[in-house]
Amino acid sequence: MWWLKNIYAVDPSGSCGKRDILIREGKIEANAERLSPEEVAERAGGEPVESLNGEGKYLFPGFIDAHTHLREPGQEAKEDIASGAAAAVKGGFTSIIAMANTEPPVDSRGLVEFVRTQGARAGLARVYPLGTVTKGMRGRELVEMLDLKEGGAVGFSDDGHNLQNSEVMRLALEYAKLTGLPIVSHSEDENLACGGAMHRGKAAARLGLKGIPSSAESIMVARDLMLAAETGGKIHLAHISCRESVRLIREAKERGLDVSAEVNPHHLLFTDRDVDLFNTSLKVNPPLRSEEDQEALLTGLLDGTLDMLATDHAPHVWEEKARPFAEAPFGIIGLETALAAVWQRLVVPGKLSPKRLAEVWSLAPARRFGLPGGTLRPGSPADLVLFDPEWRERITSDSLASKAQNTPFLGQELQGFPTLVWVGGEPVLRGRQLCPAGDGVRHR
Ligand SMILES: NC(=O)N[C@@H](CC(=O)O)C(=O)O
Ligand SMILES: [Zn+2]
Repeated sequence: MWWLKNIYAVDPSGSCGKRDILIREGKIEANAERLSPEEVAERAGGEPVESLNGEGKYLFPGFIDAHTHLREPGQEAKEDIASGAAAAVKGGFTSIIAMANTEPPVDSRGLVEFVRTQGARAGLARVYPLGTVTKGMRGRELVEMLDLKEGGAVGFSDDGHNLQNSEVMRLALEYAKLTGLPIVSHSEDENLACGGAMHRGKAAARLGLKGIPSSAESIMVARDLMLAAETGGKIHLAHISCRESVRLIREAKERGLDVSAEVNPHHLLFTDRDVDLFNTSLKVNPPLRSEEDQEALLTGLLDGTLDMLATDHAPHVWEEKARPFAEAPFGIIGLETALAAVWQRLVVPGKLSPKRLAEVWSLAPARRFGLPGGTLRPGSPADLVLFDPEWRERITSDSLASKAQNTPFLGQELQGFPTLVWVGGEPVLRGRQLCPAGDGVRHR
């Protein structure tokens, strides 16, 4: 049993403040303002008690990342499920949702089960697969949604590609209702975006790069919202990057649509003005947009238009990212740096409260995808993060557990990291060292 004493607990499903917390048999046993040694001994029932002074630290429910690309099966040189899950717990994520754009794409029950099994075998973060929407991600024929759900899929997405055929999207929303799971949309008009390497604006003109207009996203957001309204289907909009999309989602929510949306930390922390030709780790899709877009995204995240933060962790091998900017693949890794960077640049300056942080990165994804977590209530699973706001770390190719290095923070020092992470009551990160379960059966 663990006894966390006098720790600042941030409970997005309740209140925040100094607490004593007990962890026992995989669950939160108690959460109280103060516990006496007698009470603790009684609760332990003879079990040894590991006590920890939480002074100066925060306790969060484990962070849940709704958008990670783990690349297994098929592209294990970029990342595999074990390396991605290791990166996750180093960054404070106790659960991650794995995107389905692997090779082959996760379009069958067997592949959904494979991803889950590999996740369980790694014994680190809980790994929840998405299935694709269409067979082979070819955009034509729908997958067997109920079958994939039985295999453990928590939603459906052809992310990486937009569903260009509106009738296929309409049918997907209609059929997904039978499963109760959301369709995760990568909303992008591929004709408008075609050949672009960054946001269409002054910065792109200056660098001589072809731009991707904001309308490439917002046109498809508008379409997806119309189809969600028509079908009553459940939709989650991935990586929202521009002002117009935020406005459309706000309106849709006012009309009561079953819509949720995410924003990625890089869209809150960088703009197209940060892009330079020699830093392909800032090449991402959708692209980093203007300052006005960035402002609208933060406003949207604070007023609830945007429900959650998600990394869109997109690992690539160095050789691909070493190509000229126009030819390098899109994607930024985020699992190991996102929390520290958001903490430093948004929480410390007071733009985002610790409670809102836990709402948008733990509670909201748990609720939307029907996952355990997002709370510090007694009885809930002990997926927890002890966060040290003073811990500093330089991000280097050696420090990263991810196989990839395509992060704009490479070489930089960040402050604010998890120093102890539990999944199901078992520590998976201690100090800053990983401690996987080994037996691989823990989070089945
Ligand atoms: N976001 C990206 O820039 N890349 C993602 C695809 C995606 O999420 O659209 C990838 O799979 O590499
Ligand atoms: Zn995408």
